[in-house]
Amino acid sequence: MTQQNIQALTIAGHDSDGSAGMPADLHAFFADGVYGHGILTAAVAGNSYDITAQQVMPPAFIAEQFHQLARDFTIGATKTGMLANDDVINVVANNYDEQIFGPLVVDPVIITKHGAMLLAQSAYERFREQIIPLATVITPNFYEAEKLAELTIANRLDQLTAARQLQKLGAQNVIIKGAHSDTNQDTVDDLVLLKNGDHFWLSKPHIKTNRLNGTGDTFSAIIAAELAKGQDVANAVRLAKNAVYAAIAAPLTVGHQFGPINHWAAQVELGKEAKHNA
Ligand SMILES: Nc1ncnc2c1ncn2[C@@H]1O[C@H](COP(=O)(O)OP(=O)(O)O)[C@@H](O)[C@H]1O
Ligand SMILES: Cc1ncc(COP(=O)(O)OP(=O)(O)O)c(N)n1
Repeated sequence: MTQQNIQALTIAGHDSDGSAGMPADLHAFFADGVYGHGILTAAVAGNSYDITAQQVMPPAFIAEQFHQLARDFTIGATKTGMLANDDVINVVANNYDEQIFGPLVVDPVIITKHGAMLLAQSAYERFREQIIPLATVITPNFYEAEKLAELTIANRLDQLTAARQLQKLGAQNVIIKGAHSDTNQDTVDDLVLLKNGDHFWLSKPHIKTNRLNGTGDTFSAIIAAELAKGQDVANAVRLAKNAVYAAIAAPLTVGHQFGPINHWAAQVELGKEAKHNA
């Protein structure tokens, strides 16, 4: 029997420590039963303590990766991660085509948990103009939402106002993740604003741990994987939230400081959900 091979694509940077960026996206695609392709935008040198160096890929090389994938594969959905600077944003915006690469989940990677800046501040405007309008779903954390919406977020109402602002900039569905709002919080409340204007909150207990590297990447990659399978946005986000929670709750002892999350635990959770929904 031939298996139906659903495919998704990540356009992202490689992180040498394996916890975040493209490695996390590909782990997440695998955990969700989707075959993963990757267009490399950049690479960072780092470990669980720090990121010490970055290299951005030449735009022509990024364009060539798009051309080669487009010639061969049937891709159901795509996500973006580290886009680094104006040149990368430009080449991604010029080469992404929804007809070929499916709906786009934009994870606006700006700063890592170690404090490394992965998007130049000078590129925020181009990101707003060229990337946000392509987004079927955008998944900023608090910090990223504040920067892109140019607002301060102090409470749930501000979170909703920022989400509406991102919709005005052209993103269809907006999720503003709540993990950074208050480190003493009991729950992590993510806001989901759908394209029809409805909104709801997804809430889970706040887990106190440093082993959170790759949460945002994994969350957005699972949303993309689920869209590739034909799932609607609201269900894709619910599944991603549950899977990331399971991956944080079962920590791995890899690295000494900002460790990775556990994609095997995410895989088990996604398997349970798939069985339940079958
Ligand atoms: N400490 C935590 N406890 C529970 N859930 C968390 C925690 N940190 C992040 N999450 C969840 O992980 C997902 C990714 O969010 P987040 O870590 O904010 O992304 P980013 O890596 O972009 O900052 C969200 O659903 C968020 O609610
Ligand atoms: C290449 C690369 N891309 C993204 C990240 C993100 O880092 P971090 O914020 O720590 O992780 P997420 O939880 O947002 O996935 C990275 N470190 N490297």
